[in-house]
Amino acid sequence: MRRDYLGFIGAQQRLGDLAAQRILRERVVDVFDPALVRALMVDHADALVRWARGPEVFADLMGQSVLVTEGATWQRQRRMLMPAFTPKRVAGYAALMTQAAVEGLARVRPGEVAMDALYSHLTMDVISRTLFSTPIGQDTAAAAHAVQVLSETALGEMFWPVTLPDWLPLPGKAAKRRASRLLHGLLASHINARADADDGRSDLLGMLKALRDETTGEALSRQEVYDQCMVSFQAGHETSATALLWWSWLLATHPEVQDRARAEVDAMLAGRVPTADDAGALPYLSATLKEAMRLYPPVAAIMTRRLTRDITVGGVQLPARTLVRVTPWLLHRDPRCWPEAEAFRPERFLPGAPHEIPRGAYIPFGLGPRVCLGQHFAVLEMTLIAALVLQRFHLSPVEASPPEPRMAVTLRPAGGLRLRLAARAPQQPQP
Ligand code: HEM
Repeated sequence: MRRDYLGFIGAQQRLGDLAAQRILRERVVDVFDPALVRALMVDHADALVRWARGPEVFADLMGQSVLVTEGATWQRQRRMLMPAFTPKRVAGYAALMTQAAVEGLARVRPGEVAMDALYSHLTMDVISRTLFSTPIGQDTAAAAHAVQVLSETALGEMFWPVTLPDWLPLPGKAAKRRASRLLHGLLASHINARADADDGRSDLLGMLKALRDETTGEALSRQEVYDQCMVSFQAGHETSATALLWWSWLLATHPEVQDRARAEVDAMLAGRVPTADDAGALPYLSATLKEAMRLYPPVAAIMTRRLTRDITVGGVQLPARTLVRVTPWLLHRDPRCWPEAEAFRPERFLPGAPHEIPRGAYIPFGLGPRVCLGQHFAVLEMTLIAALVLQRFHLSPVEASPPEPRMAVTLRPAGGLRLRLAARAPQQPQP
């Protein structure tokens, strides 16, 4: 099941839009219809808690962060964190994002390029600068490797009924311990250096320290600040890097789409570095990114919840304690919702597109109250990086066959992705 998890869930689709099965002693229901997904995740959101295996596997890294907590604690944390992630606040990070990308792309040697390493570096640098006002520097390769190790071991451990302690001499545990130590060391060095300072900085760490609950006036505890930083670091770069990887592959193999996106970027920017306002005014480029996340959603599966009480969805009663699974990979490729579902057609996402997208059919950032907190951040970051890439390079494939999608925590191309990057002549910015 772990080896072909998406295929395994897809096979349940023939049982209907609500497919029930027993796995060990658990009753598990897959929800395949977009309207039912909405009914579950939005209308019955108060009857859901996260499936505990995710947080259990990542316990050491996720702490008591907003990704993990439930009930009143989650509500308080989410309420406090929202102002740090509004489109307006996030727009304030655009300059830090483009600085990281411009510097990173300037180091790329045209020719065959390992795109995973490139995007891991860029997105990690973006999150490091926005969290701590500090470039990631030399730490990237080791940190990116640590994130990969954790992502790989995590998916394996999620299929065990319990997490065996990390100190046990089991395969993979030593690598997990090393990776976890490395990430804690990296973050702690930044956070501890500013532990007592009321530095008034406008980076995310400064903002987290300054947040006050509007009802109680309380600040986040020191541990909560640490945990939210760790989650932003973890959740905030691998997902965006993965989305950019698949986007690059799709543009490299659809040169007409690449040319059109680049023409839009050139017409809008005339060679200058994009701002947050520019990013909101590149509809075709945005559509290419949305379509890439449709075909290859970074969080492709394991949006799993446990019911805390009986509910009725689509006329079917689901008893308390049932595990319900929502799988973006399958919703995003359902031919009932998407004409030519397997084809890369960015036009679907252009304003005025003829075919309306059913609500609940497109959920790369999840849906309901636990929708991705960082989605505006991610969209801005990806649009800016994508525009900068197209300004500087032509992308073409090295291999003719598409990379195999492989589920870790995010959906990565198995064996990585190499593309050929040809440098463009620099454009002269218009006065
Ligand atoms: C392309 C990039 C991204 C994608 C596709 C993505 C996707 C998601 C998805 C699907 C969820 C919901 C999971 C579920 O319902 O079980 C989620 C939650 C979350 N994401 Fe993202 N994410 C991205 C980037 C980011 C960034 C940049 C940040 C922070 C800087 C972030 C922070 C979070 C947090 C904190 C949650 C938990 C929210 C809660 O439970 O209340 N994500 N993300």
